[in-house]
Amino acid sequence: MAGNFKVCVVGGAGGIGQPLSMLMAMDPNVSELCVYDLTMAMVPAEGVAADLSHLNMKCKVKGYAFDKDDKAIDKAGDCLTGCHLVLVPAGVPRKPGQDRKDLLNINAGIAKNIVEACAKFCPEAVVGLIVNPVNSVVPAMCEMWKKKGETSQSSAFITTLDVVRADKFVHEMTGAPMSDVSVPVIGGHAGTTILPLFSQCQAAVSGLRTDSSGTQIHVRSVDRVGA
Ligand SMILES: NC(=O)C1=CN([C@@H]2O[C@H](COP(=O)(O)OP(=O)(O)OC[C@H]3O[C@@H](n4cnc5c(N)ncnc54)[C@H](O)[C@@H]3O)[C@@H](O)[C@H]2O)C=CC1
Ligand SMILES: O=C([O-])CC(=O)C(=O)O
Repeated sequence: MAGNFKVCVVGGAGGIGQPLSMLMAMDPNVSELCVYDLTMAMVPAEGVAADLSHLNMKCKVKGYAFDKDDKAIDKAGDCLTGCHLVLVPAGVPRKPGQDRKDLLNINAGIAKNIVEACAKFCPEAVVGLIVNPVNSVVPAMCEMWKKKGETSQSSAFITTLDVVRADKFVHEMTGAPMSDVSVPVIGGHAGTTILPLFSQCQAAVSGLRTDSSGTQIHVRSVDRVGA
């Protein structure tokens, strides 16, 4: 049975936020969606929300734009109150040559402001932090909640992307049907901490091999060459 969840996407007018907001608006379990961004965003949150509100789905969509200097904790009550899920891609993406960890100072500050507002207005909501570096932002926010004694708030790393990527790469390299490919990915979301467990995916085990130098080879193409 479809649910009636209220969801807020903070940074909802950005590169990740827009498609994420659309997915939320199309989800039959979501009855209310708030698209929250800054007034200075390249695309106005109200415009994104207006477009999504025309989807022929049950979801009611509303946009909220705040000034950069506004504290979420003072202003965001209307969109956060009653939320079951708050998704946070709000923040700065890396530029060429930057590492995700280079974004820590600026993005942790943005996340702090938002999660404080969540603790005030929707303490029962699950807060899904997408903003990088997630490896550090998520534990830092959890510590902050712990210190404040806010035990009901739960947060999650959003690194589904690593699972999706691993599945797609194995599918492309082995030709195994997508439905047979499911690679668990553990660790974190930095270049050196993303750890796909190919050994736990039968399609990868039978389709990929590693040669003596540690290079992954593709058994299908080797077979084809041999044939
Ligand atoms: N965890 C993951 O798998 C992934 C994480 N990311 C991270 O997501 C973040 C966003 O990436 P993009 O969408 O490409 O960037 P973007 O620049 O296109 O969008 C970010 C949005 O956040 C908004 N924003 C900034 N500060 C805000 C604040 N205080 N309150 C509300 N909104 C605010 C901006 O106005 C902008 O619309 C980056 O930190 C990026 O590294 C991106 C891809 C995957
Ligand atoms: O690479 C980035 O900066 C964004 C991200 O986390 C990803 O695409 O995996």
